[in-house]
Amino acid sequence: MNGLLVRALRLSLGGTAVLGGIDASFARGRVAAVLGPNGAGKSSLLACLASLRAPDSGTIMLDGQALAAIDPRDRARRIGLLPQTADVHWDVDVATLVALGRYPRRGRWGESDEDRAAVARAMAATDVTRFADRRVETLSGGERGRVLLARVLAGEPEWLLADEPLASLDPAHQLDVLDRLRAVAGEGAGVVVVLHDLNQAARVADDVVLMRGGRIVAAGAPETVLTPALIAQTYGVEAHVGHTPEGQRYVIPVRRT
Ligand SMILES: Nc1ncnc2c1ncn2[C@@H]1O[C@H](COP(=O)(O)OP(=O)(O)OP(=O)(O)O)[C@@H](O)[C@H]1O
Repeated sequence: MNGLLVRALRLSLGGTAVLGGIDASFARGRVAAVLGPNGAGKSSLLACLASLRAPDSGTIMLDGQALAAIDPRDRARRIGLLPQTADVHWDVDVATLVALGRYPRRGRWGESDEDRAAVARAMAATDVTRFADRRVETLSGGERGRVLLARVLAGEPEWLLADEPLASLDPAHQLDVLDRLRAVAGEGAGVVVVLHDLNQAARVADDVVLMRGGRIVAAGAPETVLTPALIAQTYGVEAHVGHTPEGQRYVIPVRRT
């Protein structure tokens, strides 16, 4: 079966159950937002989906094939991960770092015109072209975050897993990145994005997965999942949910329950 399918996934770290039996499915051409309080297990789930962590038990199937059995280079071509931290402990310029994201797709003869075009597109989409010659460590936190997103986009993965890609971004660049995620899904890739901002999730997601304590509380369309009752159950906050005149759902946390 096509898609990224997770069944009975369990993961313990340092003796603590971090994922307590996750069942979820993600589809190409859709944006899924994974939400939940700090420590819910969102990043751990993404790390398992990216094969960075091996679960204790359970299965992850990618288009009918066990993820763990896929050749690492093929996996790197198919799955791109934007990790949570925007740290780059490496003296490298922006263009070089972004081009590295293309590496899994490069043929044996080195960089092609198509590779260069994909890198240029990724840099334009994240508004970092003008930083091409800058050392990455001289960028601001938000600029660096955009460069790291460009690196993943340059690889044009079939699956884009992004862990809090809006962290440190100003509102204009947040909208750019959300539009980009939608465009990537529109081009046929599957997008799984961890977010903290419920409004941005409502804006971008086809599907929302709410997590708490290493388990899934609810999953489904934003209208069915981003409700005051489920938000209270997941985050322990009372929220006001409404719609803008344009019909966009908004969620304002009002107080702790
Ligand atoms: N190496 C480790 N040893 C012990 N516990 C760990 C380890 N790594 C993560 N954890 C714990 O696993 C739980 C899930 O962490 P994870 O990073 O997946 O949460 P998250 O939902 O992404 O949180 P946040 O919103 O804060 O980024 C947390 O309680 C965390 O403290």
